[in-house]
Amino acid sequence: MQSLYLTVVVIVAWFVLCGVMWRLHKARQSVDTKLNSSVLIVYASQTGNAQTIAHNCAQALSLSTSSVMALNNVTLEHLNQVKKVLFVVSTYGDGEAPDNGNLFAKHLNSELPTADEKQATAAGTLVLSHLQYSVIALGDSNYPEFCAFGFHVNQVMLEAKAELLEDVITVDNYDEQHTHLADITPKWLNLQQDPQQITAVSSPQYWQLIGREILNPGYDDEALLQLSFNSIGATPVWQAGDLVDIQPQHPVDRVASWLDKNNLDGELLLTYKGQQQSLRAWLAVRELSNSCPPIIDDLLEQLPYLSKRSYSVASVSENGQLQLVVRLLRKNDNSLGLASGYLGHYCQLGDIIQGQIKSITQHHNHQLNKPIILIGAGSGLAGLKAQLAARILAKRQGNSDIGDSWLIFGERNSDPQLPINQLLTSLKEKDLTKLSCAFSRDSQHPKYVQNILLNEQLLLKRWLDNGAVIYVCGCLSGMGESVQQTLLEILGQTVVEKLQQQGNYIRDVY
Ligand SMILES: Cc1cc2nc3c(=O)[nH]c(=O)nc-3n(C[C@H](O)[C@H](O)[C@H](O)COP(=O)(O)O)c2cc1C
Repeated sequence: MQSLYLTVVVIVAWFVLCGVMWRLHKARQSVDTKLNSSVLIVYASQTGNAQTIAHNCAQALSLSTSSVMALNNVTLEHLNQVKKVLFVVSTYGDGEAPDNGNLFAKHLNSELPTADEKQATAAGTLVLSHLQYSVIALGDSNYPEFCAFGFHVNQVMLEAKAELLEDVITVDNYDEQHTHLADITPKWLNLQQDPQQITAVSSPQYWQLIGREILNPGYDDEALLQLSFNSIGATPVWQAGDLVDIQPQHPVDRVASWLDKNNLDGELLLTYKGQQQSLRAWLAVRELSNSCPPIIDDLLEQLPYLSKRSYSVASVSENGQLQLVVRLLRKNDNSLGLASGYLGHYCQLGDIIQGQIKSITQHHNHQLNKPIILIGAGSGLAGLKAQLAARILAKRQGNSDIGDSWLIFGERNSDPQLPINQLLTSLKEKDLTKLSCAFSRDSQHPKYVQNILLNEQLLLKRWLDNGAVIYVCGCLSGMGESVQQTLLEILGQTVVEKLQQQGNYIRDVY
């Protein structure tokens, strides 16, 4: 009798607890979905540009943070609360969505009422006729599918009968330092009228090169370099997952021959936008076109800046130094890639370079207590090292609850004498729970990280069951795409998408 009474009490308590949890869940949901303005700014961004523009627009419009969100987080409930939406979206991969925008259309469609639930003609069709919107599409015209994802978002909205307020605005190679927000935003934002509002551009950051180590000496055509920099002035704050946008420079000889060809004096002092320096210095960071603008005063207006290149940080700011890992690109004609050649060869110890730290929130992993599976190859070591550095720092600061870490890493040659392999061994001894390496150039059977994933799939699943976060860093074509494909094969699409949505599958791939 007593045990029956106890059972009833437990069951009642269980239902009460479930009720409380449900209410709490609902309360949290309604907080998450409640917006504070009639304008919603939505971004899809892989390397932070679109996200920065979205936040700068929100700041200029004095919108609260709840009105800026990643495209994957947007629900029908959000769209039904506002009258205007500004989409700021970049294109990634081969004309595809950035990771935080790739579930957008799928999400909205899955929220639609089915014919059973709603007898309206609109059942099963997305109708957003109450909405007006604009699209700022970021891209790079060197890619065949220029701004394709921006146009795709526009298509989804047009099909849903929303009203496009202005043609899609395409932004080629966005550069925060040199692009004025007012020039790339739709007129209805009214940013043109008050230039004082447009102040969000961060001031340039400068770094002194203090160390450069070749991690694979003897393999000059594919050198992997670890670079260390000290900040000039106050050290900016950054964390694992962040990127630094480096302003590349031409080699000195390249500028000299362009000056010669065009009969120009490199020592000539030119003032541009309030800054005076020699023509030689100005040209080092500009596209050097085949034809020289005829009027010298127009020169700097007409020669665009060289595009910046994003690199994953390999350290955390608490360590004091900014570290990068760079693969020196050697082209068929034996010349070096512009940015990797600048960092890895032409730039000398003691030289000062310009590099802007970009905070990439979707790369941040704050779940240090959970296990982490770090997957990457080559220069991707940078982002993986930064994740480890964050864990080592937290341990040093007294956090004893740090999850296990498994590094699955691909490089070319297994020679144990190579500094890269000694570095991996020392990581294994000090900071890793497990190290799995794949070498692609050693044996008759080249091995890649995706082979390790397949071979170790049972262990991988066990780590994921224990709440592990997957963090991938390195080249998208080849490594990133193959890892994605293999994870889909092993885990299935639903699991991979769920991991991604929960922030448990993070990709810093380029
Ligand atoms: C791996 C990779 C793939 C890209 N693919 C495309 C593309 O297919 N089409 C395009 O217009 N731009 C492409 N881009 C350029 C980006 O859209 C552009 O750099 C943009 O400014 C990035 O914005 P975000 O930082 O908000 O992601 C690609 C960039 C990277 C790194």
